[in-house]
Amino acid sequence: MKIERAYTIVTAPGRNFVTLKIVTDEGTYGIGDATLNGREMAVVAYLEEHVIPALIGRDPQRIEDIWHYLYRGAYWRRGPVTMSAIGAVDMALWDIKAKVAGMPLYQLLGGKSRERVMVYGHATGKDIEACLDEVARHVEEGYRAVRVQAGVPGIASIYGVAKKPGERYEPADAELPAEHVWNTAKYLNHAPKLFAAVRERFGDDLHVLHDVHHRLTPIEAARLGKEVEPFNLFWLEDCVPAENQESFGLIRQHTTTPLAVGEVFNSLYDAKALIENQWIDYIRAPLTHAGGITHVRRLADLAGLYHVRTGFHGPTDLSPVCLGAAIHFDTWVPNFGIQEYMPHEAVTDEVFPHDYRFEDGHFLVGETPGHGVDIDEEKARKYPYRRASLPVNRLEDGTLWHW
Ligand SMILES: O=C(O)[C@H](O)[C@@H](O)[C@H](O)[C@H](O)CO
Ligand SMILES: [Mg+2]
Repeated sequence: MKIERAYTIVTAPGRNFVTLKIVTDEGTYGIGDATLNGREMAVVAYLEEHVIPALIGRDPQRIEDIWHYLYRGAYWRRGPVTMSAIGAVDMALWDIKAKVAGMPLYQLLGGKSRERVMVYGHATGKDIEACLDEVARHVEEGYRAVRVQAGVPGIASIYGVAKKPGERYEPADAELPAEHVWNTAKYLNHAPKLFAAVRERFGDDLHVLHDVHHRLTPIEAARLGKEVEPFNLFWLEDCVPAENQESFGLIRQHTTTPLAVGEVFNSLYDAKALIENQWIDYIRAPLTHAGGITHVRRLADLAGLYHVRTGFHGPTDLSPVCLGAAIHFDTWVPNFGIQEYMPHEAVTDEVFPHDYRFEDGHFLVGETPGHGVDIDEEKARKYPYRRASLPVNRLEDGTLWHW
């Protein structure tokens, strides 16, 4: 079997997505998600110019060899663009291998470790009351776990809050980066009130998660983690920028609040110290951005040695292709934690037909050979790409901060 053709499909049903399609000389094809929010065309260029020409003629079954050819062979290793390109190739090759084997991807990985995959939804609101109403909607829909994000008095536009109740939160909302203003003191004084209100109204059993989105210093994160211990969060996510992995060691000394990190990671090496020192509880690096199944499987195995569980990033800026492959991975991986789920728009699901099902707060994996997601290229052509950038964030004195 040989790779005969490979090409990228850029489409924007609801938002920009990049899909890689690899076609073999026997007609079997596989697809991978190559979407990197706000940098989509960088990944397209990397794939079209530097990856696809080198794939033609290769045996698509040699997944491991191709992975190392693209990783070690690049010389310039790692980084989100490179690893998203590798991730898309890897996802497509596993899709092909599973189709050729005539089995759903989870079987090829090692079979089911669970019947269904618990997810967390996104409850957001311009204030605490509005957020609580969204939590109530999720509870009614059967969610066992909900991430809560609310506006903070005195902060004009804050991360994670949809413009209208029930709307999806899409941060890449302008052609060039929108400028947000941040105030840590106001946020730190307000956040614990949100969790207290959730526990007051919904009790102790609901899993409550929160995303700090990289904005605190380690000691500020330690303060927040300690203050919210009475609310037993499922996790506090991205509480500090994680380039300096040792920061999490300082936070860990002060609090038992579980810590999650990794959606901006693109290789195992970004998390090695975090995991080996047991400074975190959940690792979030998604299949697309962290080099695909071949690499993330190794990351999950390392994490498993240190009681760290998976908690894949799963916003609408990863396509149903990545979500579909993640659900197979989540169904197999022994140290599964939770799967993020922000429902895609109906128009997105039309372009990306899939066999995974959401039911009663969980995903049920499909039985179609492969990862169970396809792309309707004719429909995809109806939604042209338009540049969309993630915001930047400044402190009130103008300092460029972490968005
Ligand atoms: O936890 C999450 O889902 C993430 O933090 C997102 O909200 C990111 O901001 C987005 O994926 C960037 O493109
Ligand atoms: Mg996040």
